[in-house]
Amino acid sequence: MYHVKEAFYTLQGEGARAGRASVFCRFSGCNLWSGREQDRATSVCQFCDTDFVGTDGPGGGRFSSADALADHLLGQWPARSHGATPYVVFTGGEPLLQLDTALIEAMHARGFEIAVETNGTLAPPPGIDWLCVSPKGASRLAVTGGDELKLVYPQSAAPPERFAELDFQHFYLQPMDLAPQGRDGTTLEATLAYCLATPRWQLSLQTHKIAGFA
Ligand SMILES: C[S@@+](CC[C@H](N)C(=O)[O-])C[C@H]1O[C@@H](n2cnc3c(N)ncnc32)[C@H](O)[C@@H]1O
Ligand SMILES: Nc1nc2[nH]cc(C(=O)O)c2c(=O)[nH]1
Ligand code: SF4
Ligand SMILES: [Mg+2]
Repeated sequence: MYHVKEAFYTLQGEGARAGRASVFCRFSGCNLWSGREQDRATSVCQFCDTDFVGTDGPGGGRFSSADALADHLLGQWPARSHGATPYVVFTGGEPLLQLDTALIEAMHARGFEIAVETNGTLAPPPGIDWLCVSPKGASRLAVTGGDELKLVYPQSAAPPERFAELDFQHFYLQPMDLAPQGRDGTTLEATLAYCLATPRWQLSLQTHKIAGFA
């Protein structure tokens, strides 16, 4: 059984693929935070901007098979996509608690390219086409390579220097809690300063927060 908080069609807002039309599948649950506010301060990941508890969001639910969930996600992709390859982003919560080979095969069988947003603490199944790892605090990484490393900045327990030699194509810093419609005065300035001083790192802004889409 797959537990999905919400599933929706939007543009990828972050990282190297920002701007790409995507079906987002947000799985319920995470291994680094319960999702309850009273647990936030004692959790490994304390700055999460996402509600991933339950299955009650738009397009969410419980799916008893990979084919059932894959059909549901295919239904979110526009019928006429004018030759574009369908693209799904599995996120959460922590998608690697639930994403398995059966679902990867079911999405590939429907023509999808598969992206994953993960905290990097769990080993990914084979077949993912775009792997984005976003390390959290003092957690231990089970993944040391992939397409993009996207570090939320700043995190005192996870400085960029810890990750700069890992095996990724792209290295992004994403300011923590970028405010909608504008600048968070402090984390944005700190992130800009780090990228300017250390050109291996590029800036990732959460464009959906700035522009006000999902
Ligand atoms: C909600 S997480 C879900 C996927 C996975 N659990 C992870 O942490 O990568 C999706 C993305 O949002 C980022 N994110 C979460 N909270 C954020 C915040 N307050 N400010 C900036 N980015 C944030 C995460 O680092 C991750 O790259
Ligand atoms: N537009 C948009 N882009 C995103 N990229 C990663 C997201 C996530 O929550 O994983 C996200 C999201 O929630 N919305
Ligand atoms: S690991 Fe990802 S989903 Fe889990 S609490 Fe942190 S940002 Fe949120
Ligand atoms: Mg998000």
